[in-house]
Amino acid sequence: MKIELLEELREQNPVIFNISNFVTVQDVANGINAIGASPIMSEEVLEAEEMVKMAGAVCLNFGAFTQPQINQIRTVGKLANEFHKPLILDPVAVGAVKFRQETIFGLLSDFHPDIIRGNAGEIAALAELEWNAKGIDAGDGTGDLTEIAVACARKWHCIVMLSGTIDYVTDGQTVVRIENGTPLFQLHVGSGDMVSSIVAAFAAVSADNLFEAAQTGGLVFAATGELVANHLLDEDADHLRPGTFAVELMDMLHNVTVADVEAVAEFD
Ligand SMILES: Nc1ncnc2c1ncn2[C@@H]1O[C@H](COP(=O)(O)OP(=O)(O)O)[C@@H](O)[C@H]1O
Ligand SMILES: Cc1ncsc1CCOP(=O)(O)O
Ligand SMILES: [Mg+2]
Repeated sequence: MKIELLEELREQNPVIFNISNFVTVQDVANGINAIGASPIMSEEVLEAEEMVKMAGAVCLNFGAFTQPQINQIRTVGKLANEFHKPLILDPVAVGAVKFRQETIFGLLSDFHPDIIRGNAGEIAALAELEWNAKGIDAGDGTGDLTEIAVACARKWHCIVMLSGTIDYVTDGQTVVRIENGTPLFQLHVGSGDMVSSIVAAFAAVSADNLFEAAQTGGLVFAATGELVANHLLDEDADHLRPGTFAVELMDMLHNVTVADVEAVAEFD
């Protein structure tokens, strides 16, 4: 794990091109900005090539796409591969909605993601393993999460981050478990979308080691949330405050240091 990538990210301030969703676009843009990268969003296929060329990494989020957008997403994915830009995929609700499943499986034959980040329901669906996904949430199942993450990585020949209480990051051979985080993340819609785009920001400054980028991005985000939650629960242990959490998470993404992350980091 190379937590110092956080400093490289802030020095380089890479452009991160996102196909986002209308629900969480502001969180994603501000999360990327706060951590020290530079977000740009677009829904226009005619500017896809310029966008991909200027970007250090590309994040495709499937939160709320429409039929006409699929062509743009396909074009962006192919361009990212062509120009060797790290491509991160967030397959929102792919385990819960058939249309998404058909669309995403189709697109995966047109381009190759370098990193897939999703919750258990999403990663199990892409691995074609049994799980009861629930809307945008992980849902429930009895499968082994390590095995599900590894199966997905092997099936799509990429790095997978299966997030949740524990984040499992794997290249299909080695599995790193990140134990940081807070249940408050689940009370803020957009936490998953933010971590996917922040992983993309780390990928932009670690293109030669995307496994490390995914681990570090996941750890920095989870540890930052944990630091915020610790501070909020110190103030009032009896009340969870998801609104305050979201605001303070943005502040802390901007201010968190390598030493802060190191002080709480728990992974193996
Ligand atoms: N119960 C939890 N405890 C600690 N961290 C969590 C918990 N649930 C989610 N997270 C963290 O929240 C972030 C978003 O993950 P997740 O909730 O799985 O994504 P999504 O919003 O796409 O379902 C990740 O950084 C993950 O580590
Ligand atoms: C509520 C909702 N509906 C479509 S996309 C979306 C946001 C999903 O965000 P996340 O996966 O980060 O919780
Ligand atoms: Mg999600």
